[in-house]
Amino acid sequence: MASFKITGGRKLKGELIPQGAKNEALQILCAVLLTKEPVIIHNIPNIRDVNKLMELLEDMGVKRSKMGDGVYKFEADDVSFDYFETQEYKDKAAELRGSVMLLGPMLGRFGRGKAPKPGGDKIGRRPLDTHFIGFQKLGAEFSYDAGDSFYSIDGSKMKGSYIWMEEISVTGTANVLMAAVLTEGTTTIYNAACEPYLQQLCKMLNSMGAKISGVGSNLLTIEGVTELFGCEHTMLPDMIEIGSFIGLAAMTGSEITIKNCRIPELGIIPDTFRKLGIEMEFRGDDIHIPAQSNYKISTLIDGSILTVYDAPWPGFTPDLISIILVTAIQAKGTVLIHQKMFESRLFFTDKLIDMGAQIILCDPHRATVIGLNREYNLRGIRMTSPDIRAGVALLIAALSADGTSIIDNIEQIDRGYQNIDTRLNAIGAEIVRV
Ligand SMILES: CC(=O)N[C@H]1[C@@H](OP(=O)(O)OP(=O)(O)OC[C@H]2O[C@@H](n3ccc(=O)[nH]c3=O)[C@H](O)[C@@H]2O)O[C@H](CO)[C@@H](O)[C@@H]1O
Ligand SMILES: C=C(OP(=O)(O)O)C(=O)O
Repeated sequence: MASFKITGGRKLKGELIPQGAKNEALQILCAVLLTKEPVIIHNIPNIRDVNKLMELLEDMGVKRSKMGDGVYKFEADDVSFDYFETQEYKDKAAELRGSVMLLGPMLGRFGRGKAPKPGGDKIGRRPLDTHFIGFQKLGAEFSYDAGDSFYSIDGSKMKGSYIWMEEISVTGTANVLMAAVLTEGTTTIYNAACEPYLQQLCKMLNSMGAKISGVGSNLLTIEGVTELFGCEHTMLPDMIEIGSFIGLAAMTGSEITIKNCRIPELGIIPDTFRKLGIEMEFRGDDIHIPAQSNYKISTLIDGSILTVYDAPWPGFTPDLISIILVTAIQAKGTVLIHQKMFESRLFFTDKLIDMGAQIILCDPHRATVIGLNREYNLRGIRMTSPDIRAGVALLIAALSADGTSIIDNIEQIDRGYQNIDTRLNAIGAEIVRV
């Protein structure tokens, strides 16, 4: 288990370039299985989860060649189905959440699919029912081996159908969509998730020859086609990383410019940080955050306390709730943070309280942050990163704190943030990987 040793209190200054989006990459990489032709993907982040998924693809016979920095060509012309029965596949695929999205393409192209219960953050129950009910509505038959935590699906009799998704699930929508594009007939997915990750996936699939309409809405209509072709796709910058950098700049009182943000794709993320009083300027496609000595949380029009809560897109993404929470610690004022989707994602606040933050954890979903307005600083402590976003929230807290902090289990952070220590050190942070 690796750790970060952080010397807090340094002001950062400079430019940060966001990596390609982790959660988009996981969908897009699964989609390469849908064609035997070459697919070229640009802006692939060099992070643990994505590297593991690329390894898995290679293990199952997908040819991968590096064409440049973050650019790879994939060719799934000879996929080995035997591999899906191996213990190695079960173990490797169980390490990341994104592996579950291999099922949709397998069903669409080969009429059958197998996958273990996926990994990912332990942030509460993470049901997969939406995925399997969606496949069943297409006519697939599914069985679950509880002893082995292994799903097997027979999709040989799939036909386009009307699917009302039980939940607005990001990976669930991607999975059913990828099965439907190569399924005969018309499939309608209502109550679909429409995060930018999914919009990007739809654009990629359409460029491969799929017929998807309603992209960006919660109603997708898919006319099944018999074959998909090669394409070239570029990943969006990671909106969660961009949000994390905005929070980092505010908490550490630093002047940071985040380059090439694709601002129109960020939805309400910038405005949500502005509600905490954080100033930012859009300079072309860059976001400039000036060094701010103070920032004041706004209230609602009637003067009542601001609430920041997560919701499926175009609402505020749950993956930035931990970052908003930590950023509020040094603001002036009070905010109620409501993490509606996941029930175990706010427990890391006990570490922030140990550092000196004024936070009341009301229940597993809600925390009230009473901003310190920089009247005193957090103090460095030793802590463990429980999940990817809490890990980065703790890193931001540690960078703003007096003294030294140690964050253990940084593998969680490495799942989704590319060389975060090196990139932040380049603009003045002091983080040592130990
Ligand atoms: C690899 C990947 O892409 N992971 C993302 C994906 O996970 P993932 O696709 O696994 O998450 P889902 O969108 O399925 O659901 C997230 C959670 O919210 C709950 N839920 C969802 C919709 C709803 O209307 N009501 C509700 O309660 C679900 O039960 C689940 O616990 O989307 C999540 C929600 O944006 C993000 O946090 C994850 O980073
Ligand atoms: C929860 C997350 O990831 P995963 O779904 O891969 O666990 C995340 O990216 O914040």
